[in-house]
Amino acid sequence: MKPKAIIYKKVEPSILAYIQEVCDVVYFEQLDSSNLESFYEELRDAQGLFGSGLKVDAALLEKAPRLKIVSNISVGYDNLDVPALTDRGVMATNTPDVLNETVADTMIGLMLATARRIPELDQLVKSGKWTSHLAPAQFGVDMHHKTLGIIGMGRIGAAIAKRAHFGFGMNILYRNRSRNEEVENAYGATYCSLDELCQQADFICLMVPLTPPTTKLIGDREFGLMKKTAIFVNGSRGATVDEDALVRALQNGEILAAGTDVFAQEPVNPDHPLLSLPNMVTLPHIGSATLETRQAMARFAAENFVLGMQGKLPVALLNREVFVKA
Ligand SMILES: NC(=O)C1=CN([C@@H]2O[C@H](COP(=O)(O)OP(=O)(O)OC[C@H]3O[C@@H](n4cnc5c(N)ncnc54)[C@H](OP(=O)(O)O)[C@@H]3O)[C@@H](O)[C@H]2O)C=CC1
Ligand SMILES: O=CC(=O)O
Repeated sequence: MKPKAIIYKKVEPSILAYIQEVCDVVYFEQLDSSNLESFYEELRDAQGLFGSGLKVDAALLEKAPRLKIVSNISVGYDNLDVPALTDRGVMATNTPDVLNETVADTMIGLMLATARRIPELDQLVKSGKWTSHLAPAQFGVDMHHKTLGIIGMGRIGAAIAKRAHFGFGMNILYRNRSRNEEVENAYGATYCSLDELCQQADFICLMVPLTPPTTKLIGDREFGLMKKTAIFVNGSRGATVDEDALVRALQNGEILAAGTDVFAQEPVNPDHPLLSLPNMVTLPHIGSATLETRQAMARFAAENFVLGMQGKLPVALLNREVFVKA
């Protein structure tokens, strides 16, 4: 008999078939209030969970006593309580690296869109209000040869630094908890404190994972340190920024403009005050959302999942130490 797996996200037929080769699959294209009870019912004897975004914590694990693996189709895993999974001997996996270049492209696009006011000027043309030459008050600012500060110089941060250095001739500052000498050698990046980065950068890009120390990492104090001409973009998770403080910083002219791909609550409430600010550019969490990259992520997550279901070590195992020792 095959082990039972739950897929709780819409996947391509090839991914479904690949998982079905080794598992009996219960397939929910999405979870909502109409099917949550039956999902919980199925969890009771499920050995694998495959999807993204579901909060998997001790309370959910209580409902899933036979679980062996949770495979996240994302690199960020703030939805997973890894210590709780580890305590129960459940493997947790994610999809690092395959999305680095695509997310970096998105963040460069978001910086350019914000600096050059592309969404606003697109609207000007489409609404028929482009009636004369633009006034200087409608001009954007240059990105090339400016200073970019990257907070979270990891896999994606480094791919952003590569583009900024080679493509735009930017000077790179970065903040991590530990130095990354590879990016210093490859892209001339300079390690500095968070405060120095906020004070010196023209463009600031946030790319940290969401953890307790990074929750509201950027707030009133940090916006207050930034240049009045600074452009701030967030590609990490919405909760890494104090969104109320961002509204204040944009309204009070503490920074010039901001762009974000992520919100503390997603999908964002249409009444959210950030959405009505002219100097704010928004995206609906599409950092990795190209056909090619989403396919690569789903394939990687499925490979992790199948290995785990077969009792083997998945490639991207977040709690690897425990299972290697065991
Ligand atoms: N918008 C989107 O669609 C996407 C968003 N993401 C988000 O991007 C995040 C980063 O992904 P990825 O680059 O693969 O992750 P990495 O783990 O490779 O990089 C994260 C970096 O953040 C640094 N960091 C962690 N904690 C802190 C802290 N407290 N202060 C400063 N720096 C810190 C780490 O360095 P050190 O350990 O030295 O501090 C590390 O260099 C994901 O966790 C996810 O949330 C990812 C993909 C798509
Ligand atoms: O937000 C996306 C991810 O892969 O993390």
